[in-house]
Amino acid sequence: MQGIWTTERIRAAEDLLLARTPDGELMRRASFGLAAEVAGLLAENTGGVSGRRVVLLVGSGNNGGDALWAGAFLRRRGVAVAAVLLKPEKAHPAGLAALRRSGGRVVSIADSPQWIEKADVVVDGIVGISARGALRPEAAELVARIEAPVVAVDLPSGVDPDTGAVDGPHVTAARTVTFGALKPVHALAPQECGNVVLVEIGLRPWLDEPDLWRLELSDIAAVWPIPGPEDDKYTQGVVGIAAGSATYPGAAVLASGSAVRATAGMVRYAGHAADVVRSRWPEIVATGSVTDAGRVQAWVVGPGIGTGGEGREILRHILGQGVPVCADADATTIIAHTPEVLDARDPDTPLVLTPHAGEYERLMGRRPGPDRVAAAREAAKKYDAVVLLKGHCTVVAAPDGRVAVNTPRGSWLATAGSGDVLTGLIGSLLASGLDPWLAAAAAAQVHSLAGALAAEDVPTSASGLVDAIPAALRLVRAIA
Ligand SMILES: NC(=O)C1=CN([C@@H]2O[C@H](COP(=O)(O)OP(=O)(O)OC[C@H]3O[C@@H](n4cnc5c(N)ncnc54)[C@H](O)[C@@H]3O)[C@@H](O)[C@H]2O)[C@@H](O)CC1
Ligand SMILES: Nc1ncnc2c1ncn2[C@@H]1O[C@H](COP(=O)(O)OP(=O)(O)O)[C@@H](O)[C@H]1O
Ligand SMILES: [K+]
Repeated sequence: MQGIWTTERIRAAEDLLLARTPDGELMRRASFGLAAEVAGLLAENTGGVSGRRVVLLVGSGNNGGDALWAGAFLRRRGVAVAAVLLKPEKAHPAGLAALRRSGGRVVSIADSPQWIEKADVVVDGIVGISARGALRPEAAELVARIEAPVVAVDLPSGVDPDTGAVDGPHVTAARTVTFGALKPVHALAPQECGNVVLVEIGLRPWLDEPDLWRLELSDIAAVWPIPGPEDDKYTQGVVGIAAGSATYPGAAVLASGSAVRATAGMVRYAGHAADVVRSRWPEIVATGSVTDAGRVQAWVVGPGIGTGGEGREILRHILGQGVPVCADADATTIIAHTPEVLDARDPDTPLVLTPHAGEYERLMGRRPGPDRVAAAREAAKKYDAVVLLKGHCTVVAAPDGRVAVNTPRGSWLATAGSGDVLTGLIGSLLASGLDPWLAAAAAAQVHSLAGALAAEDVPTSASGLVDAIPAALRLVRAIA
């Protein structure tokens, strides 16, 4: 698992490391790595490094210092470097001196447009982890002129370092070069960061438990249930699906199909779409009602069950079964409107809720807002449940405070029925006995991987996602 630390924690660790390192050493390490990445991008885009033009946008803090030092390193490789100082009187003195010594030039803001327009790469050293809010007007005006690819120093300026939120002018980078450790912006604002490159500066030993996690494919491979010689169809965990209706059988077909594809073992279906489910997935044991569904090790409940009395009774019955439950879609709305259904739940049985922003609002009485990690954590605490907050980046919070972020592979999952597929994946993992937070986080990753594989750069569908689950799992297992 990759750890991600908030800027407060990063700064505290940096202080400890700074106190034990010669003056300027950390910035030298950071900017040397930065310069190498800029040179790499120049070579990729223009076929060379020497003689290429790089413009540095330099703010008033150490982020600008990194950019200036990187400019000095790039001069050694024959790059023409021009620095635009947003606050000349506050530019990092040692960095500025180094750039000047190396033959880099400083251009005024008034002269900067012609330089920016001719640049092969622009380096964004406007602001780093001390940033607050969108770009200020002067910086925003310069950024609006950029046509060349941007390498962001530490993070794209104007994007909130701790939430990834954007609420005004900001930089959109082709590559972000960060130092020492990943920060939340790198997982939560993939669109703005571009490719994220981590340069080691020796910070890791000074950081303890991360604030957020990102699962790697090897983590998923390590926990995804694969049958062993002693297994039979029951021992791997049977998942029950309570979804769909006679009028709307689609949700039932998708959630059930996803569960069939996710793990071996057995899937039971209970509901009004039994005939349709059976005809699409003959391996599923389907009945008309949850009361005669047979034993399962986890339930998925909600997609397409409706939010009326019948849906409520289905949910109440399932919550009382003493097995882990993934409550999705209509089940979320039922819980929001009649929270007393949760009285049926044995407090020790795991519950996973999977709201999108609208369902979150019903559950919590307000939109998730810009800090989606905090929003998911609060809901997890309130409902004593794992909360998977859907969106471009999916955030998975456990009641004990653990949070995983799934950085998407495009936006292919924004297709009708895609949530039903995710639910089926989560249910299968819950039935296998996996920790519910890990189950939800692993399912979210496999979901987006299946989306990317199904799409292959053209739009796909929820059925396409179901069909791509085996390929996604093959890839996960190949990497392990
Ligand atoms: N502390 C360390 O040990 C290291 C720090 N490094 C760099 O230092 C950076 C942090 O430096 P600082 O703490 O000096 O602060 P920053 O460089 O992040 O920003 C400080 C200045 O930016 C201005 N600012 C804030 N929000 C702005 C906005 N929205 N638009 C325009 N300007 C804005 C503020 O007036 C403030 O003076 C890191 O991001 C990283 O790039 C690296 O050199 C690695 C080592
Ligand atoms: N723009 C997007 N980028 C990446 N993933 C997205 C995007 N929009 C939606 N998703 C994902 O697609 C799924 C949609 O689920 P949901 O809203 O329940 O849809 P449905 O009810 O149609 O099944 C969620 O997993 C969500 O995170
Ligand atoms: K920056």
